[in-house]
Formats: sequence, C-alpha cells, structure tokens
Amino acid sequence: MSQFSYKDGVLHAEGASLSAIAEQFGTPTYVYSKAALLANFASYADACKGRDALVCYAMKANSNLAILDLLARQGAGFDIVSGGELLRVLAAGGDPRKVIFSGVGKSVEEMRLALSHDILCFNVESIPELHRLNEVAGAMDKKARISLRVNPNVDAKTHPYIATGLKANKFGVAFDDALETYRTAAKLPHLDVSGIDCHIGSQLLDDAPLLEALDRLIELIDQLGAEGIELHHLDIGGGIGIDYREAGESAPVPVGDYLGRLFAKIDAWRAARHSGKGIKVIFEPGRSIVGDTGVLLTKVEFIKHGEEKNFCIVDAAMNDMARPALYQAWMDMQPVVQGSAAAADYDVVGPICESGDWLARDRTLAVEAGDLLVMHTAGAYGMTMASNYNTRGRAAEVIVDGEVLHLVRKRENPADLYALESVIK
Ligand SMILES: Cc1ncc(COP(=O)(O)O)c(C=O)c1O
Ligand SMILES: N[C@@H](CCCC[NH3+])C(=O)O
Repeated sequence: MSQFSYKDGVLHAEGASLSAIAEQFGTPTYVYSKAALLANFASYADACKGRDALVCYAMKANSNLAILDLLARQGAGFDIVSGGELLRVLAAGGDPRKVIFSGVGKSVEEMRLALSHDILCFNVESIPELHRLNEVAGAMDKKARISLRVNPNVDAKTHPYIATGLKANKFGVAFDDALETYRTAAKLPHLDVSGIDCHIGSQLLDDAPLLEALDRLIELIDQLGAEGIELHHLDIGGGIGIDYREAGESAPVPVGDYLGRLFAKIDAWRAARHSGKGIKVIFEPGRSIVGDTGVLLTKVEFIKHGEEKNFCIVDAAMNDMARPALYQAWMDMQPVVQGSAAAADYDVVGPICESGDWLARDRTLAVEAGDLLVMHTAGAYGMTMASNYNTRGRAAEVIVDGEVLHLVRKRENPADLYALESVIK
C-alpha cells in the first residue's frame, strides 16, 4: 500500500500534507515514509522467517543515519562499499558483525578499519585484493572472513549502466576462474574462506536472471565441497526492481514471490544432493527497501514557453536527483495540490547550467509558478548520489511517522560547501 496519497486534493505522506512540509522545511526536500520503510523491510524479513538468512541492506541506496537506525532496529545487516559507509553504520548503532564489504577497490586503510570492527565478511572481487587483504590481516594478527564475488555471466536485462554480472563488467571474478581463485584463497593463511557472493545488476523486474545466477553459485558450492572447501554462506546480492510506473513497463516481481522461489530452489538442492546444509543465505537489497519510501518535493519557480517546448523550471535539479540525467530514468511527477492550474505538456528542468539538467520530459502537468511538485519513488539513489554542482547545498531530508515530522538532515548552506577550502596566503 502506498503511503503517498491525495486527501482532499492535497498529496500526503502518511498523515502529513506535503504542502505543510514544504512550508515548514522549504524545498527541495526529500520526504520519506517510516511506515513504507518498515513494510519493505518486513517483506524480506517475513519471507526469511524460520530460515538461517540475513538481509544486509545495501546502504548506497540511501545512507541517512535515521534510515540505517530504523533498519538496524529491525535486525538488518548492511552491505557497504567504503570505509565511510562502515563509519555511518557505527554512527547509527548498527552491528558491524552483520556488515559485508563489497567493492572492487578496497584500500589498505578501509581493510584495516573493517578488520578492527570484525565485520562479517569481505566480498573479494579480484586476486590482487585477496593478497592485499591477506597481508593486512596478517599484520593485524587476524583472519579475514571472505567470500568471492563470482561473476556468473548472466544477463540481468536491465539498463547497461546498472548491469554488473556480465563478462564485460569490472565486477567480480569470472565464473570460469572461480575454482582456481578459491584454491588460492584457501592457501592464504590470514583468510578464512566462508562464502560465495554475486550481484548481477539493479532494477531487475524479473527474478529469472537471479535464479539462474543462484544455479551457477550452487554448482560452484558443490564443486568446492568436493575439494574440501566448505562454504558457510551464499550471498545472492540485491537487484530486485521497483515500480517507477512508466506506462507500458511491467511490474517488478514481488519480493515475497522471489524469495519463495529462491528458498524452494535451495531446499530442492539440499534434498537432492545432501549438500548446502549449514548454509546461511544473505541478501543485499537496496532499491527495493527504500525506493518507494521517498519523494523529492520541489517548487515551480517559473513556467517558460520556449520555441519548441514548454519548460516547468523547478528548484530541484540534477544535483539533487541524478537518475534522469545519468540513465534517462523515467520518474513519475505529480503536483501536490490537484487542479490548481490548466494542464499543459512540459519538460521539468532544474536551474543548473547543463542541458542534461532535466527531471522529467514530455509530461502533462497542471501547474503554475509557485506550485509544488513531487517526484515519486525517489528514496533510492537520490540523496546518496546528490552533488554540490553549481554550489547548490544538498536538500533537507524529512521522515514522516504518521503525522509527526522528523528533520533527519538539515539543508546545506553555501558556507558548509566551502568550509573545507582556503585561499593561498
Ligand atoms: C554489490 C551490490 N550489492 C547490492 C546492491 C544493491 O542493489 P539494488 O539497489 O538493486 O538492490 C548493489 C547495487 O546495485 C551492489 O553493487
Ligand atoms: N545508481 C543506480 C543503481 C546503481 C546500483 C549500484 N550498483 C540507480 O540509480 O539506478
């Protein structure tokens, strides 16, 4: 059930009017629904009930401390890709023993930090990384738990910029090299080979590629078992898509259906081959946890009638939400107050000096200057990908809980942006 709906012609987040939120906190502002966040996490947690499974939220999707704290309190672990993300988990009170560390370029300092907090596992993506981690752990007199991120060469059927499981991608170890790489890892004294991992891409509407990737991982686990390398967990990554509602696009598979099919496959494997018994299943979802929990609230500055197009110029821009500019992503936009103006066709654009600064194209909208608009399903890869281009402070963030509003990130001031800079004396 969406937590964003019209009441008396005004769009609300749970019990709070978005007009009132704009008045109190200004625009642009990201507004998230706490109930939607908890419901999304519950759809994973419920499907995992009674099983040895861990949901490691991929915090690159949205790393606000309040969101991390709410998820940690539900038992979530975290998938991180930097030392900075680990520090955020700690600052939010998350458990480092439930953290897995992904990414192709982990630095020595990041490895040290993660080892000093005894994280659950490093998802290693190359042979040089195995050697670096072995050395760093050895110097600290520790053993690092590792899994190999295997590239199963499965077509995730998503936008090429967010597909990660193909041979041509920079991610993971090639499927054909995986056995040999595991043998190398097993011989390194400061590594504890504990799992296998993959992540084939993002915004997947169908779970067939994920289930195909699972088959390939199972094949490897059995081969490794036959060589005496026993794994304790299987991490299938994230990737389940959400409904951005573009006309004609199919709906994403419901999380519960996908997890049901995945666990059925794992059970069948266990029953048929008597292997994989003690295996924990790990998930790394990002978008499907936060994507539909948030909107980007913005104000119309001007309506401009160009020679070929009408422009609705708003106070949010590509620095606030990069997805349309980066991936030509289609994001739904609606006015906060219904029926206040005559409808016309617009490109919704921001104030940044780039032709690529657009949020939506060719949309029929009933708006005029001064009106409020929202961009829907903006909770994932919105604020985390925001920049300060054109010396624009990043947006405020608000979490709605019923009728209660929590400002969970203040709007940045220009002075915040140049605070770390200095002139040459
Ligand atoms: C390693 C890894 N895990 C998990 C995720 C989360 O993906 P999604 O937001 O599609 O669930 C990503 C991003 O695609 C990723 O790179
Ligand atoms: N940032 C991308 C997803 C990238 C996933 C990270 N591996 C998006 O907005 O769709």
